[in-house]
Amino acid sequence: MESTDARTAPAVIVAIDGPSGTGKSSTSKAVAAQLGLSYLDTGAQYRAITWWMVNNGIDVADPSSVADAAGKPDIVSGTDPSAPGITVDGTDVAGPIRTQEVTSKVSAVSAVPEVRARITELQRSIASAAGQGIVVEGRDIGTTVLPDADLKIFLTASPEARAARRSGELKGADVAATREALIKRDTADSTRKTSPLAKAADAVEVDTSDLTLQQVIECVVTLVEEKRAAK
Ligand SMILES: Nc1ncnc2c1ncn2[C@@H]1O[C@H](COP(=O)(O)OP(=O)(O)O)[C@@H](O)[C@H]1O
Ligand SMILES: Nc1ccn([C@@H]2O[C@H](COP(=O)(O)OP(=O)(O)O)[C@@H](O)[C@H]2O)c(=O)n1
Repeated sequence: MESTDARTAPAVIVAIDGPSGTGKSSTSKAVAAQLGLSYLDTGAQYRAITWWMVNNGIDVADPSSVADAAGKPDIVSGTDPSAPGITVDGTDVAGPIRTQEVTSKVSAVSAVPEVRARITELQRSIASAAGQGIVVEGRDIGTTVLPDADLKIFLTASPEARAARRSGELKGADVAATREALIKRDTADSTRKTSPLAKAADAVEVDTSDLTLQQVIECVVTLVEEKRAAK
């Protein structure tokens, strides 16, 4: 299908949610780039606030300490899908937010309601400022952050497929250990009280276990084109 001209197409808001390793980031970036939309990685924002907590000696196991500090860091997210970038108090943290330490602590920080309120507000203001529209990826975008999104996608994949993808990225990390860590984080994210990882009732579920990344991208691009055509 011919892509609609990004300059004349109506703005479209796309929410892509799902657990770790289902392909949210790769798919969202590619779809946004292909359709001339902005892109927001909300997981990077939760990682950035976690990085700040760790760097500032906040005990992330103590929700009240995390809540008290939640308003302090200034997080700025880039929205260009080819070079998103993220800074905290002016420092580029794109690399440091991907460490094992941040990954193991992010679920505890992101479960704190004050953290979610702060980051959700930031996400809504970024989405409303995106002129051509935006692809926003995360865990609660379709359910809580942007419940009126034009299109909601919920990506899934088997734990085996997700662990194999992630351990490939981590240069051959043990697949079994990666699988256990993923399942632990999914469980924490799905069972927290505030805005858990969940599929919105009106989301389209796509199981990516046996699809190539290119197939997933094509599927989502087609769904966005259909929504745009109907606007
Ligand atoms: N359908 C797919 N098939 C194979 N590998 C994939 C697929 N989708 C994503 N990947 C790879 O899996 C890894 C995790 O994808 P990513 O987009 O970061 O997932 P998420 O954002 O959901 O955690 C990346 O290395 C990516 O290239
Ligand atoms: N909308 C979101 C996005 C991420 N998160 C939290 O941020 C963590 C990191 O998200 P991520 O998208 O970078 O995770 P990966 O895809 O790298 O596994 C998740 O495990 C959640 O704890 C969240 O709570 N809500």
